[in-house]
Amino acid sequence: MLPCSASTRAAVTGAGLEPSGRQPDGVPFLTHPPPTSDGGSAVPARTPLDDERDHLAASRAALRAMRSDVEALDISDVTANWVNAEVLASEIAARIRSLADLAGTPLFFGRLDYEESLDEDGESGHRFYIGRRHVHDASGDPMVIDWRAPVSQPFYRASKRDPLGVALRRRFGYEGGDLTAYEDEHLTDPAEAATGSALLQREIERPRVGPMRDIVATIQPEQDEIVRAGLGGTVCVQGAPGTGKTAVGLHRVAYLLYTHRERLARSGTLVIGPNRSFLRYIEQVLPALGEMEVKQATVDELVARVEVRGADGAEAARIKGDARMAEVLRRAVRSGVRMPSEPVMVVRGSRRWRVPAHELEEIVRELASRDLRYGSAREALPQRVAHAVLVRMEQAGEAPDDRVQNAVARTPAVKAVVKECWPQVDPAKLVLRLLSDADFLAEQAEGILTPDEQKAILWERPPRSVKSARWSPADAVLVDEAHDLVERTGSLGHVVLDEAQDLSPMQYRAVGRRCSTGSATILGDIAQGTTPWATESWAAALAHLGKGRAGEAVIEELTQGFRVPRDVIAYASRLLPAIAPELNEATSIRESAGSLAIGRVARDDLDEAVVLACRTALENEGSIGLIAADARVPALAAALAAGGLSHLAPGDETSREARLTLVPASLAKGLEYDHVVLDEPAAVVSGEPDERTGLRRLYVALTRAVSGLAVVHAAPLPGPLAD
Ligand SMILES: Nc1ncnc2c1ncn2[C@@H]1O[C@H](COP(=O)(O)OP(=O)(O)OP(=O)(O)O)[C@@H](O)[C@H]1O
Repeated sequence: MLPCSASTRAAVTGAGLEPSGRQPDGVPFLTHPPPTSDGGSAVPARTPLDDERDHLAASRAALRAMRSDVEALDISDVTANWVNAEVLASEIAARIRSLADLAGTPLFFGRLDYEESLDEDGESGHRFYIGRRHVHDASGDPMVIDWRAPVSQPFYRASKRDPLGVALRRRFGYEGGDLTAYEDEHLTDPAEAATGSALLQREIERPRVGPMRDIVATIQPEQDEIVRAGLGGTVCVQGAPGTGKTAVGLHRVAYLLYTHRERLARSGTLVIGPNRSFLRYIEQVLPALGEMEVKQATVDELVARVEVRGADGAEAARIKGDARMAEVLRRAVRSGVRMPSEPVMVVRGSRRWRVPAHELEEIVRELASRDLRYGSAREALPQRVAHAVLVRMEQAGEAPDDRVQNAVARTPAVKAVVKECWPQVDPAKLVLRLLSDADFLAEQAEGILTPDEQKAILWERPPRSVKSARWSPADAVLVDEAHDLVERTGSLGHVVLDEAQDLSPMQYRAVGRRCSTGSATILGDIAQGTTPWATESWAAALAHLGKGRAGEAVIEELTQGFRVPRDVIAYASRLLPAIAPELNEATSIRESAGSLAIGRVARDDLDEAVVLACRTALENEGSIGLIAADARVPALAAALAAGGLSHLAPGDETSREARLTLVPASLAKGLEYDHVVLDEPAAVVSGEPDERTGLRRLYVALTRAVSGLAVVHAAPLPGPLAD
């Protein structure tokens, strides 16, 4: 049972109520069937749940009224021109959309009764209903409070030890849009025994189908602290598989948008995930929380300034992703800066103005010494030279103004100085040269990369042009860095980076410059790092992100596992000493220990046995994930087809009809399935460039299961699992 500091008890008695749930520890939660339309002859006595349903109906009516009010707005008189009218109309349309009542979810999922103003019956005190959005009645009084409002916070944080003024916390169970149960905790009642929440337990245990859902009704205190952390600082979350990192990151964005709506509307927010199928899996969470405007991208998409058609070997990718490359690029970008060899002579009318070479040199040196982007310095140079000319004009008794300075800056003579001393840099061409021209690379990487490292990143056959080059993902990050050295990358207000452990230092820098004036939420698990350059420490990752200064970021840990059942996580955790010895085994707060089956078959029977395991898994409710080494996927796809089982690809939405997904191990990260069939663990390990990475990939695959895991293998199990 989920540890819960407050006690839980079913507080309702009366006709018509059915104790329909009995959790394994015996805690009942009370349910009431939804009202039927045909009525029936025996009218049951009213129950507290009936009152709650009335409040739900009244809240729905109030929301409809709020929507009608907006729909009825006539803007024809208030807008001065058509542009304003269009902007206002689109804002109104968005507002109307946001006021839609989602039939499948109730408007509220909880209630708080504050202590001070409770009346004698404890029934009608200072009471707030907590829901996904704010709803008010005709006189403006709140009927439902947005879960992100400060007044809602005690719903997530109050405990018996610290009730935060809350006398009663009520959680509602619901089916579709109907309230079907409730569960009370009397936080200030010393007689009430401490126990767990059966509704929360039911939510965690429910079979998974379809995309990821929000957890707004059941956010836990340790998660809530992260969700509501201020916008000013960066939060980095280490958490074992299934501890809710992704869920927390997404709810944090929703919270920040609510709390700093205008600021973030201007600066923007972004969620970064490991691949498109993961992003498809999570894409409905924020819209369900009423947030439609958050962008999502992979790191590769962020830096897509060149077309990626190639791939690096592990060693080349590791070097290209190393933070030392930033210095190599910095030098390379500035390598074309030259000191002027001649004075500049500007002709205006009948007069000639001369600035000597040594003075030009002083200007160039001064610009080079400043912390300016290369492009900004290049723009400043002609103005500085023109200024030197203007000083001379003034000394000669003229009174030139700004227009004269601009005109001088545009003269061919000054332009020639700029061309000679501060040539234009095309970032992609520069990186192309760096990776093609051994002498140029040697010059820029002198004292930074060893000769062997330089050799490892040079292209064997240099491409002719930026277009024809077979850029790798790591090359694209280099081009992005070079681009930023020339021209500052715009910063967003907040960035959420999920599965952050896999990024190279150069990728962290690419993400960091996109939130250089904003903040970030960094989510990950060191044990799930499956790139050869995966980070070993969050402090190092934060430093690469540019958030490593004292007080700029906090590192938090999530410890309660909501996904993986006890027996399965214990099995997967056997790998921890080999893959992340400093991390503790994850805990599981799921009631069921989960089913774990491990079967060995002859090599020739493997595919058939896997298909059979999928068939068996399909006898259960919920989604099924068949996870296999990438190289095994085509054979298994054929075996499934031969066995008459259709399957989906990761990111395709599962439904009650299509529940089996064939998942290459490389795409399993972040996803979850009720039942996982894992094909040949040894192949998952050997599919990676080194053993530790392979075992980490296996750890990811083993921790995708919500209810059960079946491992089918022909080869011996990898080391720690064989014991
Ligand atoms: N407070 C909660 N209440 C109910 N369900 C929760 C809660 N927190 C997390 N979950 C559920 O647990 C599952 C795992 O969550 P999530 O995917 O966010 O974990 P994660 O830490 O990102 O996992 P991984 O490391 O594998 O990427 C999801 O189904 C999520 O909805």
